[in-house]
Amino acid sequence: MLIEIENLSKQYQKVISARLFHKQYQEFDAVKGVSLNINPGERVGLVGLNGSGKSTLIKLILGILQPSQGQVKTFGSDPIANRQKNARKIGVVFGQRSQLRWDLPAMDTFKLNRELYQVSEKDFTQRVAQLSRLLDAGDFLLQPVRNLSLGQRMKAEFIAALIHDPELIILDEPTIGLDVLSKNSIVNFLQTLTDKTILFTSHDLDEVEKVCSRIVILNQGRLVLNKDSQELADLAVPATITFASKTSSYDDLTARWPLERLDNGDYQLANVSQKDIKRILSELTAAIPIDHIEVKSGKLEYLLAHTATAGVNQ
Ligand SMILES: Nc1ncnc2c1ncn2[C@@H]1O[C@H](COP(=O)(O)OP(=O)(O)OP(=O)(O)O)[C@@H](O)[C@H]1O
Repeated sequence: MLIEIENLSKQYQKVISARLFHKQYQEFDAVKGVSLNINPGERVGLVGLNGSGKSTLIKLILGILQPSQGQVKTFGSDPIANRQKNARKIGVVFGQRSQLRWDLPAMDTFKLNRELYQVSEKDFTQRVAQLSRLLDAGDFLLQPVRNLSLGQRMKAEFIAALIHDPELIILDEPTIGLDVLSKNSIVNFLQTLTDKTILFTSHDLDEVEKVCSRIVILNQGRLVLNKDSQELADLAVPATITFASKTSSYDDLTARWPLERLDNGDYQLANVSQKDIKRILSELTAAIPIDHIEVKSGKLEYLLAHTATAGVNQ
């Protein structure tokens, strides 16, 4: 077993009232009674809404946080006592935090990591070349990181995290804020890492389903679902189609489809049944010029509302 988690809880304190010199705190469970095992080579998606406890669980696995109750073992041992040793076998990408030096080219961070993890010159050169090719990242690695787009920066984050060829890859919302094309290119890249154990955290179930063979859902700190992703893929839940079409007018479009206009100018068609998706996509693409289009299943919301019937399979 590569990760063993048994009845794990983590409590934090939150401020419930604040006066000038006096604050009142209350404890709450960010992670509550979670049990989960991950085998070598498994690709597990850890999914949940904002604040459901995903990052806290990851920090417990990495040994950054001490559990309040229960036990976690990473590579068979206590992750806090073995944090340095485990770091050689783990690659981590945080969507909200960068490990790249802001004023330097990403290549300089790769070189720093080469020293840190004692990667040979030959392996380093080979891995940078291979990862750059898979991520289509060759042309911007010598630019200062501050000049990169978010999509380019995230690709560089992946190379920095994988330069020591880790066995376990932990991804905490690595696609947050990315556009559809950049997200797809990260998902395609992750699909090529077939010999790695992956723990992929996201609030986007559709994206995680494309990479992972098992899906774990957290809700308010509790593990509410643990299922094979094929079982979830077969679940027919109404979808939402979102697209951008700068050259079409809202009035023309709403005359044909019950669309909503989003704050960012995109159009959204909600509650599309699975059997109608193909037809509506071909109608839309044939009728109007589309800049980008995305189909989302709405499955996470459905599962969260139906976890009693979906069942917990730990
Ligand atoms: N250091 C902390 N002190 C107190 N509360 C915290 C701390 N870190 C996280 N929390 C709270 O714990 C809960 C779980 O947070 P966590 O970041 O683990 O969730 P998450 O699922 O990763 O959320 P997101 O998707 O928004 O990143 C939230 O209510 C958050 O406000």
